[in-house]
Amino acid sequence: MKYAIGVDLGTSAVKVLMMNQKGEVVNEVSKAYPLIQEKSGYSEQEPREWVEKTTEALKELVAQFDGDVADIEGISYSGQMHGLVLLDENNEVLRNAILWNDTRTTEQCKQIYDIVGEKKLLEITKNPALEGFTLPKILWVKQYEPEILEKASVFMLPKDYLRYKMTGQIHSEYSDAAGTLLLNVGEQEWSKEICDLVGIESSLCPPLLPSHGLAGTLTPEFAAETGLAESTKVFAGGADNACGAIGSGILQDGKSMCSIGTSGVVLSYEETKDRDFDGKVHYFNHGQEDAFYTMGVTLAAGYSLSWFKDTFAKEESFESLLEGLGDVPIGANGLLFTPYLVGERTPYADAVIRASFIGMDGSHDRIDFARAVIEGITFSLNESIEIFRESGKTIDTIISIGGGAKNETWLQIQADVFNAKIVKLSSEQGPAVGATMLAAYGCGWFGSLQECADVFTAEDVSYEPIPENVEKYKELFKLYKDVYVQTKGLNEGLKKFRKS
Ligand SMILES: Nc1ncnc2c1ncn2[C@@H]1O[C@H](COP(=O)(O)OP(=O)(O)O)[C@@H](O)[C@H]1O
Ligand SMILES: O=C(CO)[C@@H](O)[C@H](O)COP(=O)(O)O
Repeated sequence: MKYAIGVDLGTSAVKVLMMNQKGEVVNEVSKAYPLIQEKSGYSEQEPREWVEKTTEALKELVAQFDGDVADIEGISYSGQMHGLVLLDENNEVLRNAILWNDTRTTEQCKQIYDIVGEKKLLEITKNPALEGFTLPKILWVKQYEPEILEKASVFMLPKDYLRYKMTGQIHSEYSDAAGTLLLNVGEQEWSKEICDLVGIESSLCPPLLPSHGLAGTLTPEFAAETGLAESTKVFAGGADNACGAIGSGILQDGKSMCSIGTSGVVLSYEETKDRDFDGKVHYFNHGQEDAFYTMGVTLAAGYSLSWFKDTFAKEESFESLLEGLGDVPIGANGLLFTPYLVGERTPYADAVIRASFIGMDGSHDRIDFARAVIEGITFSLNESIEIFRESGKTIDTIISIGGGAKNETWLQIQADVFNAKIVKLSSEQGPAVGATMLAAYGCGWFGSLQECADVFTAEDVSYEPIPENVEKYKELFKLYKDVYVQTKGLNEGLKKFRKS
């Protein structure tokens, strides 16, 4: 029996997953790391920490494996998207990575529109200039830390840097490159035109592979440290949402997924590169060859719940925090939450907006707040679903993955708010499963990712929308949408009082 490993380099933790050729999970290990948030709007991590925690996790995975390590044939990756890692000419890290949920770059987004033009940017990259994407981060470093950009010889995305440390080879791949605003998404090549216009060297962009492309094998040092064989094949991998889609079997038109990790994503498969959403949702290359996906993003989805837990119930587990969630009536006894803890992306690209609890009452308990947080996150994701439906897409079944799919009541809330059937798979680790599938496909175990999905993914349970609940949520959703409108001006006024 042969084995493959998927490494999911998430925002809250790295998860390593081993599966066998029959698609059975053999073991999984997870190691957490923190966010560095020095100022309001800033979000960074140390790339060294990703490598250390992945090494520890793989070492543990191998130590617990009772087969022959030479049978672990392939490894691949799923990575948090957009994060900027800059390397000097000796391939040493020049500064902390600036992450996808860092919104310091509003000024640089405006510069991109002024220089490139909104229309051309959309034509080439299929996406608008958003604070979270990589190019605005490069321009921020150019403007505020010019001595660092001068020393940079290449930029990398988070999982690409990890792969480099494991193989000694520098690459990126299409699905993650799509989130940089430097890729010509339709042509699948770096856009020299955009590099020239914004004044960055195109040599900063790493060579590109397809997601299942072979990037190399493990370095002798990495193999020795983890106990893996040097001959283990390492495949490029994909953006976490592309991998989440692969791991959920979103490999054909008409399939949709909701992922609640640190961020929240509603994603839909696209067969072609030319559907027009006018930049309202992201349009990226899939990890499946020559395919695409569109998605809307809530910046602080699972993060809103983990912020709430860390602030008000630090010592407790999510299970204990959410005990009794299903006993609180729809609408959390009159409490509404908007999850704008770090600003928002879809449908409002707004770095200034912040979260609110509306309707606090002396009778509210902690569990009412927890229910309001969960409902607010779900309403926010529903705004992306609304965009898809308004564009003519039918969304009646959604695969739900990520940490948020661990709670049954939340899954029913998703069904009722989205007014769609929610399917939970046997593993909620969609991105890690997708990464493992890329290794399995890369190793030649299957003729296509779809054939692999038929073996590696299985439905566990499904949740149908309850008509009476759907009606109540429709009424609440209208109120929820009004909170953004009503609090936008207040947050602009409060901005100068934030941590800076
Ligand atoms: N038992 C649980 N019930 C509900 N939500 C949970 C539970 N465990 C974790 N979560 C949510 O899942 C999030 C982490 O999901 P995960 O997919 O691991 O994130 P990431 O890939 O961003 O690291 C947490 O922020 C938390 O909100
Ligand atoms: O910015 C995006 C997508 O555009 C995020 O979805 C990141 O890719 C981080 O994902 P998680 O850590 O929440 O899975």
